[in-house]
Amino acid sequence: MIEFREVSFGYKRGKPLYEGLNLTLSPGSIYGLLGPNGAGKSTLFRLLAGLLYPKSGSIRVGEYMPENRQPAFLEDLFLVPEEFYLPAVRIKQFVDSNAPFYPRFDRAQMAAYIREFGLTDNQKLSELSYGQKKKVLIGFGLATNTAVLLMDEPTNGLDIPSKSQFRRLVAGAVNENRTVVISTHQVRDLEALIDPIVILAERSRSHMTVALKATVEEITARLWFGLVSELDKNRAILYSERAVGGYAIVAENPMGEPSRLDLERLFNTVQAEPARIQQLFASTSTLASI
Ligand SMILES: Nc1ncnc2c1ncn2[C@@H]1O[C@H](COP(=O)(O)OP(=O)(O)OP(=O)(O)O)[C@@H](O)[C@H]1O
Repeated sequence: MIEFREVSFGYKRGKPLYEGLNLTLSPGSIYGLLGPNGAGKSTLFRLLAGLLYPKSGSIRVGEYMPENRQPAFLEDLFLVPEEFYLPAVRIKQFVDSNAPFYPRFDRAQMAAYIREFGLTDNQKLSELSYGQKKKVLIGFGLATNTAVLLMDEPTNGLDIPSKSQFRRLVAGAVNENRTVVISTHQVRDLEALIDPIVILAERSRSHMTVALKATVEEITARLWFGLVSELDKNRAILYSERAVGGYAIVAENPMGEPSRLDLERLFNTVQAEPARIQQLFASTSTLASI
């Protein structure tokens, strides 16, 4: 279980990024972390990995506090960062030198990922493209079998076939003991993979908050996504945009009408109406206390 309790953090004095942030994440799921540029997704990952410390409040990952950076904690969490540096060594050497830090690292699993991504052990990391390097890191992260796997914008730089490969590999590497959190702007790439969805939005001009944390089922129970020819004033429409033949809307769903979640429109709705979204989801059991 991952728990942020009343966490405050800011890089600069007097300019908080988070204030009193609460968020609980349970094992067995692939969470999607969405938020506008600068919302603090990478910062949240760095706090979770113990690379930054909260100014106040507490963060717990299982029985550990990341800021203590205990070896038993560090060997059970892996972060695939958005920007990274890899040494000029062959893939095999990279695996040989880093795998020992992760007791559950599975070499056969890593070898299968390398093969699947069309790479070979003998290739030098410095001679790979950005997307190929990213594949090595993603494969390594999956093969660590850590209890917590954080991936910051993992599909950036991946070509189209690799994105579906990525979805398949991640889906195959999650189990009831593992918590995977993926931050992304590429919602179309990951629509079929991430559930629950966590969305950060600006609460007031001063800081960011978790405006939504809900499963896809909870979202479609409360919101209706669809196309209408006209904007009906009797319907509680939270978001609309022009589309071929009318409007694509996101509306409140008091009758629980079925519809298909559109993550991009959900994201826009949450940014436009964070307070209403918080109210609408206030009764879900998985609500992030805000
Ligand atoms: N090392 C740093 N020093 C000072 N401010 C920083 C630092 N890193 C990030 N910030 C600021 O903190 C805020 C959150 O940054 P962060 O990178 O966590 O956002 P993000 O949600 O990951 O953004 P993006 O979607 O653009 O990747 C931004 O306003 C950013 O300018």
